[in-house]
Order: sequence, then structure tokens, then C-alpha cells
Amino acid sequence: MAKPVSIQVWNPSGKYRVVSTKSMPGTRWIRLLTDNDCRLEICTEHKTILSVDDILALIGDRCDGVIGQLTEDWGDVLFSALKRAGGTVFSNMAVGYNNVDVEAANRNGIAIGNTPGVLTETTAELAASLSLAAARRIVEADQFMRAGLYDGWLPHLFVGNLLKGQTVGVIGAGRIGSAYARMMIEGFKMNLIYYDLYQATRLENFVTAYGQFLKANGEEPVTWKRAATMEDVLREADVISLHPVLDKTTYHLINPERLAIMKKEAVLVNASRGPVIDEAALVEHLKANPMFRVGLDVFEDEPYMKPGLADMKNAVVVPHIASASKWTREGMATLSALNVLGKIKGYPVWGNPNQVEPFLQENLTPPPACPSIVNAKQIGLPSAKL
Ligand SMILES: NC(=O)C1=CN([C@@H]2O[C@H](COP(=O)(O)OP(=O)(O)OC[C@H]3O[C@@H](n4cnc5c(N)ncnc54)[C@H](O)[C@@H]3O)[C@@H](O)[C@H]2O)C=CC1
Ligand SMILES: O=C(O)C(=O)CO
Repeated sequence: MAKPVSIQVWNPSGKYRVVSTKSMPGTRWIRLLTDNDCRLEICTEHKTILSVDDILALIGDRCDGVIGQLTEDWGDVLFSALKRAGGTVFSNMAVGYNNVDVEAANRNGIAIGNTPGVLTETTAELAASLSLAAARRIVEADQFMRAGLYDGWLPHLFVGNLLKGQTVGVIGAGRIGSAYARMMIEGFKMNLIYYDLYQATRLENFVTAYGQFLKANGEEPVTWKRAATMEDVLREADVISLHPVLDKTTYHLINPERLAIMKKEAVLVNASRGPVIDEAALVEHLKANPMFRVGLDVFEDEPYMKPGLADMKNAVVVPHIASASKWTREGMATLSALNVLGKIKGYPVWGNPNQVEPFLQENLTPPPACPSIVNAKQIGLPSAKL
């Protein structure tokens, strides 16, 4: 028998029972649910990561939908419990949903929501911050100052890498990868090489146009190249940022063989998912190549780091905060609540998950649609007419 978990209840007399496994930023998401006849129960347990048993206790015997987190293991056990409780929808408060077994959700007829778009720029900005922090050794230099070690300017002190004119490599040039590429190209006039399963036409057009602008102003134009293989990116780029989804094709995409072909002074950034890098191999590579630097937002065994990583001066590490801006986190809460509400109300699915702005206008009633349901086709949900 699962232990009961503590909850906070909003709108106790609401007709539909919605559970959120965590408190989320902002209040709009709460208002949207409670104004639409939902009784909202927010889990207030102090532990960070809820177990499957904790979530089973939250679902109970009647639950219409759940908003959950990327730290939770959503598979057959939870989806069949949700189905038995009368539920039809689960939304991750995240764009990535590698914590969700979508096949199991399909078998149980549960719609799976996620939160694309609202976090694109925020996440790209953090990847850009990690690129700069690693290239210019910001964290090492900060620690040096605080330790009282600075006794005057020196020609060799914390010499790092200049970005201007170098090549930025992007693996996974989707929403976030493309936004990151634009920041690095426009901000630092870097050339682009990218690898993705699909052509990033808008990104290519942007680089072409920006290159023409620079040339017209007497500056060296920036260039782009779509690589035929991931290895081409790893060999050529000076700064490489990883932005693919995590699935079977991207698990340990960065492995010892691929680390070995990268430049000795390259910067590698990961703000996608930890298991995209073989982290134990990365630690060995960092030890053997002190001029190789990494900026990591995500880790293979989150919340833990592989042994040795914390000791590496050539690694900048932050705790999975890439989407952590106030506007974005409030927007993620809103989108996940609207996914759940929309399914409960029988609304269709928004036709373009890359354009979720209409759901995010603070003072406007959101469109009657679920912003983003990843298995809409598989479980036969209709699409909204835009
Ligand atoms: N660190 C953080 O806080 C955050 C992490 N993320 C992660 O970033 C990922 C990407 O998010 P979006 O850009 O919104 O998704 P997206 O779907 O727009 O982009 C993912 C790209 O990866 C590409 N891809 C898939 N398999 C590939 C492969 N084998 N090789 C190369 N490219 C491949 C896809 O074609 C697509 O263009 C999410 O799935 C999530 O895991 C997202 C937001 C915040
Ligand atoms: O959205 C995601 O996938 C995250 O990792 C957190 O924003």
C-alpha cells in the first residue's frame, strides 16, 4: 500500500480532479484550471523526486488528468492506474519526454502533453552562457578571485578561446539548436556547421542573409554547412552544442571514439539530456586534455555526476537550469495545465506546436485547444483548424 502524500487543494468542489505532482511557478495555470471546474490537487511532499508509488497514491481511484515532471518515471504502471481512475491525459512540464513510455500511454489511451516553444530561447541562452563560461574560463577565474589568489595582471592568466571567426557546431538543429546557432552566429560572428536528420532551411537562410549583411558592411561574411555525418561536425567545430532529443539514436552519441576526433581545445556543451554523452568517458577525456572544456546542464545519472567530474577545472556544471527563467517556467506551467484541461474538455489539438504564443498571452482567454499532444495521431485526437 502506497503511503499517502501531502497535498494542497484548490477549488475543492470542482467537477474534474486534476493532480500536479509539483508546485509550479506562477498562478495563471492554477486559475485556468480552477475557473474551468477543476479541483486541483498539488503535491506538497518535500522530497524532490517522487517515486512511482508516491504518484500512484496521488492518482488514487478517481483522477481526470495529471501534470508531472521530467524526473518521474511514467510507464505502464502509472498509465494503467490513471486509466483505471478515469483519467485520459498526462502532461510533462517539459518539452523533452524521454521519461515517458509513449507506447504504454498509447495502449492505455492516455494523451501525452509537452511544452515546446516557450523554453526555446531561454534554453538556448543558457547553452550560449555555458559556451562562453567554458571558452573564457569564467568559473575557474571566479574561484581564483574568491580564493584570494589574484595578485596582479599576468599575460598568461586564464587565457581562453576567442569565438569570433571560429566554427560553431550544432548537433540537433531543431527549435533550441537553431536558436542557439543564431545567437552564436549573430553575437560572435561564428561560422556554422550542423548535423540533423532534417535540413534546417530557416537557419541556413538566416546565416546566408546575415553573411550578406556583413559583407555589404565590409566585414568577413559568416558561412554555414550542413554536415553529412556527425563526425564532420566533431572534427571541424571549435564549439559544439548538443540539442537532439534523447532516444536510442542519440544515447551515448558522444563516446570515446567521437571525443578522440574532436579538437584538443574544443568546447563541448550539453543542455539536452545527460545520456547523450558517455559521461565516464568524458571525465577521462577531460583529464587527458586539460585544454578541452565542457559546459554541462544535464548529467547521465541526474542528480549525480560521474566520479571525477566535480574535480575537473575544465568543466562548468550547473543543475539542469536551462529553461529556468520566470517567464518560461510560468509558460511551461500554463502549457502543461492547458494540455490537461483541453483533453478533459474534449478540445482538439493545436495544429502547430512550434507556435504556442496564443496560449501564453497573460490577459487573453487561450484558444480552445490542447497546445501540444505528442501522441495525438496514435490515439486518434482531432487537430484544431487554425
Ligand atoms: N536542459 C534543459 O533544461 C532542456 C533540455 N531540453 C532538451 O532539448 C531537446 C530538444 O528540444 P527542442 O529543440 O525543442 O526539440 P526539437 O524537436 O525542435 O529538436 C530536436 C532535434 O533533434 C534532431 N534529432 C533527432 N534525432 C537526431 C539524431 N540522431 N541526430 C541528430 N539530430 C537528431 C531532430 O531532427 C530535431 O531537429 C528536448 O528533447 C529536451 O530533451 C529542452 C528544454 C530544456
Ligand atoms: O523541457 C525540458 O525538456 C527540460 O529539460 C526542462 O525544461
